[in-house]
Amino acid sequence: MSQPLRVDSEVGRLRTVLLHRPGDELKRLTPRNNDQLLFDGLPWVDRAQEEHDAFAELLRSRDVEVLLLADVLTEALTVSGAARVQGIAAAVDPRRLGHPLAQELAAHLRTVEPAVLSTVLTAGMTFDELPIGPSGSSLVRRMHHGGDFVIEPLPNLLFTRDSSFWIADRVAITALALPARVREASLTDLIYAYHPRFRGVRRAYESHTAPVEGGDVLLLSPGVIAVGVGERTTPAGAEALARSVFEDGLAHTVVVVPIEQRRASMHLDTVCTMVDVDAVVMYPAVADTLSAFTLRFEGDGVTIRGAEPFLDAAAAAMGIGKLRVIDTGLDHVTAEREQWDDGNNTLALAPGVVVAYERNVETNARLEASGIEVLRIAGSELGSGRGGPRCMSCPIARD
Ligand SMILES: NC(=O)NCCC[C@H](N)C(=O)O
Repeated sequence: MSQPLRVDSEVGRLRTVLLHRPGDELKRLTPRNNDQLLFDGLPWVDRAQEEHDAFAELLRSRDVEVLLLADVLTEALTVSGAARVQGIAAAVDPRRLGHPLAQELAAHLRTVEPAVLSTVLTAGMTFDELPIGPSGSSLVRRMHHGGDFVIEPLPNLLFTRDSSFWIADRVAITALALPARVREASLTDLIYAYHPRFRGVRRAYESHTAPVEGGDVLLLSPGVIAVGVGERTTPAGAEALARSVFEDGLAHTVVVVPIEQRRASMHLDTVCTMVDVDAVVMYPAVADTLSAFTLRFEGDGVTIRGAEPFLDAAAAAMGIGKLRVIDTGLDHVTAEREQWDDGNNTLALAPGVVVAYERNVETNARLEASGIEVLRIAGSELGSGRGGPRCMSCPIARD
């Protein structure tokens, strides 16, 4: 029997994970669009795929079942006509394309093979690639450049952490904050709705009332969640998520952590991830200044405490005396460089065993000196989207 699908912590032994092998969507990046598409450079795609294959292989070698997003998406599109309709509706935008072209394109996409549709939904489509003949009736088509996107590509699908996350036995489809990523959630939504593997899985945070991204959500311990609020997750998103998990009995405490609204710290998991049941790797520049509001569900209502130092609030919520903190670097320049290169963004495979980018030499050495086993992966190309092993993984089953 396969492992039940549920995740109660950051560090319980990882059994099943959702990754996305970077594909043609990365080939869409140019110096003209990379900022808007949230990449800091233009990755060498073949090498990024090799790096990602090695990451997936490392996980498999540790007995982790790896689900690849393109595979499960294609399977969902194969078994369900409703999935195809949903995916197409989210991708084909009549406001941008005008009704004649949108209708023609949607009708065409309903006829293509699931694998082809899966590629279009992830890699997007340009006007030059429109399969339907030159349309005299679409002004939009005539006025666009051939290289413009009819359907925007989704290069950040690579970061599966952000577009869905699990709390206990439920999955939350997130509400992504930035235009370049909003449509990602339509794909995770249809995968979890229609793929047979996820039949019967219930949802958390169904209201989607305000932005919440998975990189901001840390399952500190069963029933205790930390939520970063900054460039992506908003105060309203954190509050709505907290009330929703309280109502559903998925957590009793939510620690809400304001983080700086800038690219280097776009999510809480860019400055802090858990490496053991009582230990975090953390950017030293924020370790002493991060604060937190603690929301508790007392049965008849929600209380809010704070703000107080994050490390104290987290330890108190977890019911432990102290969280061990491992720094990203000795001196502030190394720490800043390694934080930027996702040194803090580790993926735990078990308590005290993490996957980390090899380039963060100092951070990895400090983790090992603290007794953490570090499994190194290359990330020179993967990292150009500013995300590390945690960002690139959505755990679906942990012990
Ligand atoms: N959890 C994470 O920090 N994910 C990394 C997301 C990187 C992506 N390029 C973004 O800007 O959203």
